[in-house]
Amino acid sequence: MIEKSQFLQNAPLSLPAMHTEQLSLYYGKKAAFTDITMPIQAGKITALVGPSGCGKTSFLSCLNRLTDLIPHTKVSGSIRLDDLDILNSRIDAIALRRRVGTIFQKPNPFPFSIWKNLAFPLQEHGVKNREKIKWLIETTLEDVGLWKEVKDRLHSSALSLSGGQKQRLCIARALVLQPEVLLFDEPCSALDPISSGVVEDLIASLRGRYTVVIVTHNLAQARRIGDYAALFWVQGEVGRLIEYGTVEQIFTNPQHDLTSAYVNGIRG
Ligand SMILES: Nc1ncnc2c1ncn2[C@@H]1O[C@H](COP(=O)(O)OP(=O)(O)OP(=O)(O)O)[C@@H](O)[C@H]1O
Repeated sequence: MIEKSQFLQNAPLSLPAMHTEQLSLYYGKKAAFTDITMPIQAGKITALVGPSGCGKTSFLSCLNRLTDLIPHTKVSGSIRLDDLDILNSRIDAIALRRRVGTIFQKPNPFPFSIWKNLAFPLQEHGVKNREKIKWLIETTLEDVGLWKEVKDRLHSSALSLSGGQKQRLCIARALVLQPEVLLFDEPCSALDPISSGVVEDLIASLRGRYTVVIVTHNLAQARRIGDYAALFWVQGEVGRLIEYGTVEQIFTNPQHDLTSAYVNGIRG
């Protein structure tokens, strides 16, 4: 029997912060965004907001080098995960993505059983101890509030779950690998309002246990769950960071006219 204390000993003692410096991303010759210097605070939720096409998803993709998988992309500047320079070509991108997981807009469970959706990534990352796998799967399903709903159908297809349950399973699939940073790309936008509320509460509950970055079009959501917010905007056909601050400051005391117009629904 693996005790929870044993498991927690494996958890990171402190959460990492991230920091981008003069970060730019090009798709071929076209810049998605340029010169973004921004902190991502450890253990906090940072919300990226802004109108369509301003580079939020592209920025998120850089943070665990998913951009490596897109042909003809060029990333310049630097990204630090604590002291680690993650753009260094010697960094193992697969190992990085275990530390920095992504949850996408559309819930995309594997076409396997609920159990195998969580066992598979563990096995792929070399976890072989069956008792540990069982323990991790059960506690992670509890963590995302799915255990009671699925404990009697663990070997049914994950595709039989509702949209909200699928998204919580995808969050579990990221969490089961014990990451430190979680990147959410509009995780609620494909869900009905009730499922969206459940997933939003789940993300809020991750504060203090993970470093979280979330892209959202829902300003009310950014305000409810974010600790920090960053407004991106297209200027001269290129995404730019307009303003970064605490959620309180961005929404109640914006320093930039565009931020004020955006959070008040006048522009964007
Ligand atoms: N794989 C790609 N290849 C070429 N251009 C891309 C690619 N992905 C995004 N872009 C372009 O990069 C720019 C930024 O797109 P991105 O999806 O990052 O913006 P966004 O702010 O996340 O938009 P949305 O809110 O609509 O999702 C856009 O001009 C987009 O067309």
